[in-house]
Amino acid sequence: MAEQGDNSTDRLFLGFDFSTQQIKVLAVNERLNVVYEGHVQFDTDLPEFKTHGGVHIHDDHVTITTPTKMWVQAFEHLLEKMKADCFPFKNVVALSGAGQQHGSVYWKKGARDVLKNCKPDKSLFDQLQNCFSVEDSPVWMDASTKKQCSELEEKIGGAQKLAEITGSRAYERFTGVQIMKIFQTNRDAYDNTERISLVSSFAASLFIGDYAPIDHSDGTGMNLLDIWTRDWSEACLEICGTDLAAKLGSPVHSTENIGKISDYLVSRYAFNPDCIVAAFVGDNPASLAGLAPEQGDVIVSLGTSDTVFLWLTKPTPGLAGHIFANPLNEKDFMSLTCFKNGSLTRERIRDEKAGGSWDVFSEMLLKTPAGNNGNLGIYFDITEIQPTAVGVFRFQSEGKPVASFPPEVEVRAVIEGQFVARRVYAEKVGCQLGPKTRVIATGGGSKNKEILQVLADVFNSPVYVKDVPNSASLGCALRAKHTYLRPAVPFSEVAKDTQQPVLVASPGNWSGVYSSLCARYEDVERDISRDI
Ligand SMILES: Nc1ncnc2c1ncn2[C@@H]1O[C@H](COP(=O)(O)OP(=O)(O)O)[C@@H](O)[C@H]1O
Ligand SMILES: O=C(CO)[C@@H](O)[C@H](O)COP(=O)(O)O
Repeated sequence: MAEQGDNSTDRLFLGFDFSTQQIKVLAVNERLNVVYEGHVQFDTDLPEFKTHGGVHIHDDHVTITTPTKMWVQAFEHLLEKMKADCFPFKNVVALSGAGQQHGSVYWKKGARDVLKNCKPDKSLFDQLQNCFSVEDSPVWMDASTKKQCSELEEKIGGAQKLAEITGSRAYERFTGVQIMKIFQTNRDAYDNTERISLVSSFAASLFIGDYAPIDHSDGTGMNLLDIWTRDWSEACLEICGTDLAAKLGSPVHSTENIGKISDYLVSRYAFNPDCIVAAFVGDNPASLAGLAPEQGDVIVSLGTSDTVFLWLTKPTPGLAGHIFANPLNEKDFMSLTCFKNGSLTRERIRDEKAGGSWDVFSEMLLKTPAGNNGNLGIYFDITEIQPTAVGVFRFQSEGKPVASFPPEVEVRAVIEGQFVARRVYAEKVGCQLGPKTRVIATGGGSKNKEILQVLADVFNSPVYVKDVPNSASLGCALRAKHTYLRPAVPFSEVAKDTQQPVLVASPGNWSGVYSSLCARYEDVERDISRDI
């Protein structure tokens, strides 16, 4: 345990992140020093579930799920690791967490009683064996609900109308259409479900030993919540299933205290019985909290997914990107664009061209110039969100398609192709890059300085990172402290002592090169989307 001059009576705040590939935890003390970090990696720590990148890709290549019980097993595995590290659970006065967005969990009728009455001498995994009416949770990578998206948009009065109500047009990974698919294709399971949770509220349920509410920030990733009233849209609920309001429960603001830690966890891990749990939120909203951006900052998260997001006060929902409820301020919003082909695609190219080493990958990246001598690559290993396209497309400088690139060219092409797309879509949703713009990078990919240099060059803006292992977990630990002190202390006051982001890459003189690459990318994208 990484102690930093703390004494054992210090009050601690815990933040968890149930993300695509792992569960991460981080503890901070009163002074916001990080005093503990840990994680459980699904593929390697729990190989019995046979996931790849935390998921199962089904034979149709569009259905993508995670075994729900694996998350329960991983949760216990992490708490056992913490116990083995002598983590002082008794000092934790508040905790919160985040989950990968959009994924859903289906609790079977009767599951609430089981959850509330778990016996401390047995594992949760054993006791929750029969609690799920759907064993495999659809996750954010799923793209199997094209038909349901069309139905939802048509019945509500069009894509723009849906965006005006819920902040987004219909997206395949959004929870409303995932629920509709289960309602239409697996009616017995739907009828046998008493509660539907998001990954975030599911995780919170494991902590409080009861069904936890969905928070506004993650709720706005469902195409079911009205972004203006922050309550369920009756019209959307009716289209997606029957009796859905009861199955979802009432949504709450992200700073809500949702109850105390369960007796089960108190008995089993010696948690402080007075430890409070703050509502769990989506992982991107949690990162927003962890990075506490200044006005105008653009956040680029390079996790399993790549996302670009910003704090917004006056949103104009449209057909590109999403508007979510802001997790920190009840009146504000955040905009977000998400790309499915992020780290796992970069990893594939690293494995194929750089012998599986990020260091070699970075050395290769430095061997080619900005702009890659006009070579442009688009790598959609799985169906991308924007555009809806799949496949690998390579073009040399005159625009001629080619089947392969030399290894160094391929390495730069994947990074430039991804970052050019991130910039094009950020600008489409109203992000204005100017001389004062700061890009704040986070997620696993932000550990790589050479990759961040390309990000600075493509966005023509300086890139900053915060020296914390995981901004979503940190955001949740800070949010936990905020809820604990509420209403006395505003979030900005709670977060002011966290480390400020530091400059890691300044843009070179490549703005002309990348402006024209962005224009070329848009042309090529139009062509490949037409082919679908
Ligand atoms: N040095 C590095 N350079 C580029 N990518 C990295 C590096 N280290 C880790 N990663 C990538 O980070 C990803 C995990 O990022 P993370 O933000 O933890 O994801 P998630 O929160 O979705 O689980 C891995 O898939 C890995 O490829
Ligand atoms: O779908 C989205 C956001 O809309 C994804 O960003 C998920 O929230 C997964 O997050 P990571 O595990 O990649 O952080």
